Amino acid sequence: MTTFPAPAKLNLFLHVVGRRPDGYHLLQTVFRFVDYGDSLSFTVRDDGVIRRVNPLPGLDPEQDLTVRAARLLQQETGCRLGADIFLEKRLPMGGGLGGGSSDAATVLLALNRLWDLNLSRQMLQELGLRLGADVPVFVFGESSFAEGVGEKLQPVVLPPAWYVVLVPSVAVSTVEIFTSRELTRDTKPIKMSDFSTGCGRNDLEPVVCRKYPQVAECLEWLKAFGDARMTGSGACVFAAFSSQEEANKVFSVKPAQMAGFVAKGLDRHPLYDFIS
Ligand SMILES: C[C@](O)(CO)[C@H](O)COP(=O)(O)OP(=O)(O)OC[C@H]1O[C@@H](n2ccc(N)nc2=O)[C@H](O)[C@@H]1O
Ligand SMILES: Nc1ncnc2c1ncn2[C@@H]1O[C@H](COP(=O)(O)OP(=O)(O)OP(=O)(O)O)[C@@H](O)[C@H]1O
Repeated sequence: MTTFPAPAKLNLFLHVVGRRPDGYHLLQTVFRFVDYGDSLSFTVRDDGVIRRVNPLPGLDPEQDLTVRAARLLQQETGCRLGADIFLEKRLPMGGGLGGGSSDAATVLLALNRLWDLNLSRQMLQELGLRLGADVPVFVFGESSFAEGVGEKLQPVVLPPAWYVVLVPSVAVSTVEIFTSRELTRDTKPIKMSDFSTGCGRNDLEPVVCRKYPQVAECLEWLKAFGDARMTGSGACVFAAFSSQEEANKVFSVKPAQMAGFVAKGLDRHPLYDFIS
């Protein structure tokens, strides 16, 4: 059995700049990976069966993004091999940390290698986009300025940072927030060259805070220590610090009922070198 990481992402800012005719939203965002996430283990099978060894409670294994990613790879390549997939879940579902998307990307990257398929990064990104808007960036593997629905990616260089991430005890549905009437969809697009750390905001944040007071409460607490933001469609919120000590210090004084973690910002996905 071989084990592979599936890191979380943070959206350092997230602007909704428009809407496509199919209802998907046009975004501008910066993605950063952190050294905290799920991990996946695979045993290759020669009978073609894809099996989730430890299904997530309440989620039909056929709907699990790991299984859907593996089947998509089989369909596209005609590969006759299968896999047992074991998922160690640490990332909260509906947390805005991209857990399901990262799991799917790790399946694409890992099985591309374990099944000896040699698909290019570009090809895997395209397959990823069919599974979800957040999947391509995990395959792309670098901190990115993203546009489109999140699939048009350009690498960015970010300063070292340690993040305090708070995990409110609610799962936020991404669809619910994007289809909400109060969401503003007309933020003026910025140029990538205008981006600097700390710029912008998360346009989904006011909508989520109104619907989920626990998110507002975590944000308010963290704002006393830094520029706190929500990631993705929530529920998690984060603030950046320039040293691990500072981040740990803030984390150590949080109220006991607030869950969370401290994580280091990464420049690259840990599986970046899987594709040449
Ligand atoms: C909010 C973010 O986390 C920011 O990184 C992502 O845009 C969400 O990406 P994701 O979870 O992979 O989302 P998907 O599974 O592709 O889409 C879930 C639902 O969210 C809405 N959605 C998602 C992405 C997007 N750019 N516009 C949307 O309107 C759509 O209603 C879609 O049916
Ligand atoms: N392997 C998986 N892990 C987590 N969720 C999964 C998985 N497969 C399918 N899902 C579905 O995807 C939904 C969103 O889960 P996810 O953990 O990706 O949320 P998220 O962090 O809010 O995502 P994003 O930031 O991409 O919006 C879950 O509620 C669940 O129904």
